Amino acid sequence: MFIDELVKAIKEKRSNVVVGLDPRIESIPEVVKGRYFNQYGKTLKAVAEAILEFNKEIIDNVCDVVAAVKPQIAFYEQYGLEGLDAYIKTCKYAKEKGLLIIGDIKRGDIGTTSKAYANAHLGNVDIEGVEHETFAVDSITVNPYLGGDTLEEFIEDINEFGKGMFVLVKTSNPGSGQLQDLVVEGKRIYEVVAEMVDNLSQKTLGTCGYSSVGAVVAATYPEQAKTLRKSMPKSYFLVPGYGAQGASADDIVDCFNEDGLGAVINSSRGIIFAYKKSEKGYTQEKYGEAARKEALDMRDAINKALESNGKCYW
Ligand SMILES: O=c1ccn([C@@H]2O[C@H](COP(=O)(O)O)[C@@H](O)[C@H]2O)c(=O)[nH]1
Repeated sequence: MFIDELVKAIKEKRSNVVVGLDPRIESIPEVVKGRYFNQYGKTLKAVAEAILEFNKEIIDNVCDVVAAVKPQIAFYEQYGLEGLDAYIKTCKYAKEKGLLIIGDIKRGDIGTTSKAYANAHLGNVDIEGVEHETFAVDSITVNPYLGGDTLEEFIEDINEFGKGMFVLVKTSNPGSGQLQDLVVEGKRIYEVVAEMVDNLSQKTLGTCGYSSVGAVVAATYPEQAKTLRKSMPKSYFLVPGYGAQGASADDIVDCFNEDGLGAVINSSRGIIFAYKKSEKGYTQEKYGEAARKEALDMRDAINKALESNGKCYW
């Protein structure tokens, strides 16, 4: 089951870090993309090849330091089929390196359409009795805007294929409060979504005691995260907003339960493009080493903050 594998990876690696694989071609080092532009011109194929090479180097450098990777599908999808091919190959490579994969796809639609999303990203597609895996990652992010019935559609595949999902509860962007913080019948919308997640979490408990239905709860809103931690005690939090969006290790402590578990913290740009921090002595030629160093620093900063608050598991 996804959640048991995630907690196992966290404990083995002593790391609550997730690295976001959000390749932006403008930030991929010239030493990588230049070769593909020379070979294929400024084409979708060149970009897809550059992304894949870049991701593999990042994965090689962080695979023993992070609990999971989180490719954001938008950065691949924008390059059409070539981009999606790079997404699939990236996920396959990460899997070979023993990493769990959280596909940041933020899907959600009416029930039957959600089921198609679930087939694509968690389970299998059935072609007249012949089953095929298409994207098949370990866990995904989903959008709850269409209601609880649409979330239920993912549960079947979560249970059948041992997968997981993280439901958007409180997002990291500056405008997240516009809808999520509205008060309806005495409750914030994000609190209502948290209740939905908590109900679903009971149906998907792993042997570790946590559920394969988790929540996206942002590091940029630590006060709300503290309340939400109590509303969804069995759900793991996927926490974006660390690093490039301004949150620090102190901001994520309340995302964790007293047992020192309960959250994984994502950083994308801050890790994969760390080579740009030349003041730290990083270079574009050694962008993988720079990512590793930043991932290690992030892991240690989080562990230290948890330890200072009596919440470190190890
Ligand atoms: O509330 C949310 C939900 C998802 N994200 C995603 O996380 C990463 C953050 O990237 P950084 O470079 O570390 O800022 C990105 O894929 C977002 O789409 C989020 O930021 N906030």
